[in-house]
Amino acid sequence: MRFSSKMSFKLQDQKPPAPSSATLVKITRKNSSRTRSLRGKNARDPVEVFCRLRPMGELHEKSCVEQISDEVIQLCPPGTVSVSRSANRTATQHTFKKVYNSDCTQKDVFNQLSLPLVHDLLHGKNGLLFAYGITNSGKTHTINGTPEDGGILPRTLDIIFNSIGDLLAKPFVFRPDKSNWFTVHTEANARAHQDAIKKPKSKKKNKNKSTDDTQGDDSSSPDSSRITDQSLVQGIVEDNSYSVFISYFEIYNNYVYDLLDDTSDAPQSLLALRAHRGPQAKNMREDTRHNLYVGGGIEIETRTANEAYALLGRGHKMRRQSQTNLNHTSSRSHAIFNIRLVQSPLDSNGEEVLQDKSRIVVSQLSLVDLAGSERTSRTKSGGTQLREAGSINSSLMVLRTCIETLRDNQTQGCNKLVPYRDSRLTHLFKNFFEGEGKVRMIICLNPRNEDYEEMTYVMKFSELTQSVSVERSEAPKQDITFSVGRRRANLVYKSSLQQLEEERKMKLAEEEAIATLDLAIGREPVKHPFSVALPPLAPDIDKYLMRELSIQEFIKLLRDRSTMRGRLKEAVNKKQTMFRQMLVAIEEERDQLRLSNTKYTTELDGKEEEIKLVNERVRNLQKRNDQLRKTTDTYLQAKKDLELDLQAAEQRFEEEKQCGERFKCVLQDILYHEKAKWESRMRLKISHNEEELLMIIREKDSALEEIRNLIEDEQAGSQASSYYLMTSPYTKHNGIGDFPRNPDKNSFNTVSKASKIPFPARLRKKTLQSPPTCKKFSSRTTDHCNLPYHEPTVNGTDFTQLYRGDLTCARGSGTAGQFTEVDTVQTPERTAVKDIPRFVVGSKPTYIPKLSERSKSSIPVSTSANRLSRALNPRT
Ligand SMILES: Nc1ncnc2c1ncn2[C@@H]1O[C@H](COP(=O)(O)OP(=O)(O)OP(=O)(O)O)[C@@H](O)[C@H]1O
Repeated sequence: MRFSSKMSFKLQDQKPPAPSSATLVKITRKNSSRTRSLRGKNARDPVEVFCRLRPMGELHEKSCVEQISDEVIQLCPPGTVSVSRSANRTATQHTFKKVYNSDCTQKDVFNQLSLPLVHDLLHGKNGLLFAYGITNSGKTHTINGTPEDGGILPRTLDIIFNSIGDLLAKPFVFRPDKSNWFTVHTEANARAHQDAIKKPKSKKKNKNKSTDDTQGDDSSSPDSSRITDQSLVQGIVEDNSYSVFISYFEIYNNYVYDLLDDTSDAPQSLLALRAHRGPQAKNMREDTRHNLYVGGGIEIETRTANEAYALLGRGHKMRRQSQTNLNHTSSRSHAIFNIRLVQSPLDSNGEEVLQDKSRIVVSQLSLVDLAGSERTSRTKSGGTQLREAGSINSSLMVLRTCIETLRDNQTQGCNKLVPYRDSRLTHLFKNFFEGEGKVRMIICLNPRNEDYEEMTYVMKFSELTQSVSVERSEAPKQDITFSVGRRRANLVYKSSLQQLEEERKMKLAEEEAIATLDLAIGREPVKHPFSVALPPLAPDIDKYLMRELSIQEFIKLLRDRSTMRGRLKEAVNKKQTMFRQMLVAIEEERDQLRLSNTKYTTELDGKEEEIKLVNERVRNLQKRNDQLRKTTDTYLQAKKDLELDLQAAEQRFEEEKQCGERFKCVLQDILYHEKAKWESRMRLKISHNEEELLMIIREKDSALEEIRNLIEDEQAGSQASSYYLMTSPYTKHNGIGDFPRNPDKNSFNTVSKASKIPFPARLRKKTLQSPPTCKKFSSRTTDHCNLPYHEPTVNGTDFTQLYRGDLTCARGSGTAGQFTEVDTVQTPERTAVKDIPRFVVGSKPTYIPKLSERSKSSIPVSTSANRLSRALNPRT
């Protein structure tokens, strides 16, 4: 079954369905002016303009159009062909929504250009498509195409009927009324109407025809070579019933003619009149919704795409075409093919169209094949053709003016009157430009050089059109009052009933056959469940005829039977209702599930989209992270380099500092040396002076002593006296050291402060000329001693003191010494004690720095100049 197969196909559809399938559609365009004022707040869409380049005709022809991208073409002025002064002489680029080059197929053009309009039509929205261009540019080819490769129009018809094929209402259920709207009728009424039309083969012409009436007409028979488009639009509201009405007009010399005005069944007299007068022009009318329509135009209900295509062929034959210099079949009129789709919801049982006119939604798609603008100088036309060309050009000019005014009104905020009424063409489509539906345009171009100049005007027009925006039309609102899926539920119910009936019939036949067989073999027939419910009447009739039953009994029996039948019928009806309700519930649930499935699928799609976006973001962040890491590495490297530089600088600074320190030390050394030199010199000088003074004093003392000794000797005779070893006030010895041995006991005295040493008073004091030794020290001839004392210090140097004193012979035995001064000697660091030059009394004094001063510098003693140069240049 075609319906079920399509249903199953639709169930697979994962795309969101139409606004709501479980709805009753209400007309929202009841008050056009009101809705228009409300629509003022709607979003606007620019008029979308597409461009199609037809293939070059002759081989020698050259093209002045270059396709830059999918949206841009470049018009290059031809060098060879002469163009007027006003024409642009530089290459210009023009942008379109999409550019189709000569390789693009009719299907490509249809899918992108017209399919969205078909989708809108099926969802209750209006659409308008213009084919615009100069003569011989391929407009008619784009709209009509060929039977083998249909253009936009045949494909549109195919898709419409593919999509609603099983949802079509019965013929004449919807019928056009006189006010450009539709009435809705029951199926019985529609059938009666159809029969009434068929029967008398009416002489009275009916404006509302169905193609069922025109089946016998050869002209309307579909082209057998036609290749149909098999695709369809998804998401159609299945609980609506649809009807398609076709009308086909042309605007010729600014008059509207009906191309479907069939004169074949007109009376001879009328035909003669028409032949004399020509076809009757139609008037334009405005309905109560302020929509403009062709008054008295024929609108034919079609049930298949082929029927509609046949109408197209029929009308196309009537369209005015003639041969011009530029086109063998040049259209001399604007052709308007209108497809009106009527839809209304089914009743609660999903059985019939709801008998409520206000629930009807009508949408219209108008496909307009404009006559080509032409320069009469090029077409070399005259007479009628000249008039036609003038009319074509002027109507196109009005179209241009209208669009220009619209553009000005929209961009400059002015409120100029748009001259729609100046031409039938613009007047008819006024509402589309004012927000009744989507408007699209395809610009057809013949890219040969000869058409360059006219093409520049076409380009200007296309740019102008693209700058105009049209309010976005809204799909009609739908109120949900009935269950969703009632059409399918009804179909399932009907098919179940049919199936049951067939089964019952089969079982009855089977039962009858078995009963006959039983009778034939003389066996009592077995009662079938069907018979149990309502036993067969025949035996009772037989009984009555055999007079076994009285008439009253038979009547009672019949009454009982009738009552039983009534009860059974009631039970069956109840079951049927329950079954139907169950089916509706199932269908409703299924639809709900489908809706939720669609919702979840949409959500899933959304989530997947989000995931994609997040992944994309993560990728970008990772990239950024990598970049940052690289940057960080670079900075770290730079930091390391800087640290190294800093270290080097610090080292240099340290070296400089050390150099400065050394220089300072050297200077201090020099200062110290100089100071010490001067000090020792001065000290020497002082000691020299002191010695001289001492000598004088000693001489005086010895003279005095001698005098005193003489006096004492004389006075005391041989009485011995004791002397004390006096430590000099400078002496700091602690008892460790080489002190003179007691000459008498041949051992060293441990000298402590105020040690008592016997000293012979007889001995005279003499000055020692050589360094003191124990031997010499013990000698009574010596009168002067040196006592060396040394010890290691903390910093590893040796500290040596040389005590000097005067020796005098004790009066008894031994020598008494009186230390008069001490010399301090310190060796340089790590210098062995043995290496210390012994200080020799009387030798030339050597400068030895003081301990405190030595500790300040570790530089060995050297010549001043040498040391200075070393301190200044440590590397050398
Ligand atoms: N895309 C195309 N591919 C192949 N042939 C094309 C194409 N476009 C146009 N043609 C051919 O160019 C010729 C003129 O095309 P068509 O009649 O459609 O032009 P037009 O614009 O309708 O002209 P006019 O305005 O005079 O009616 C026809 O023979 C048609 O078959």
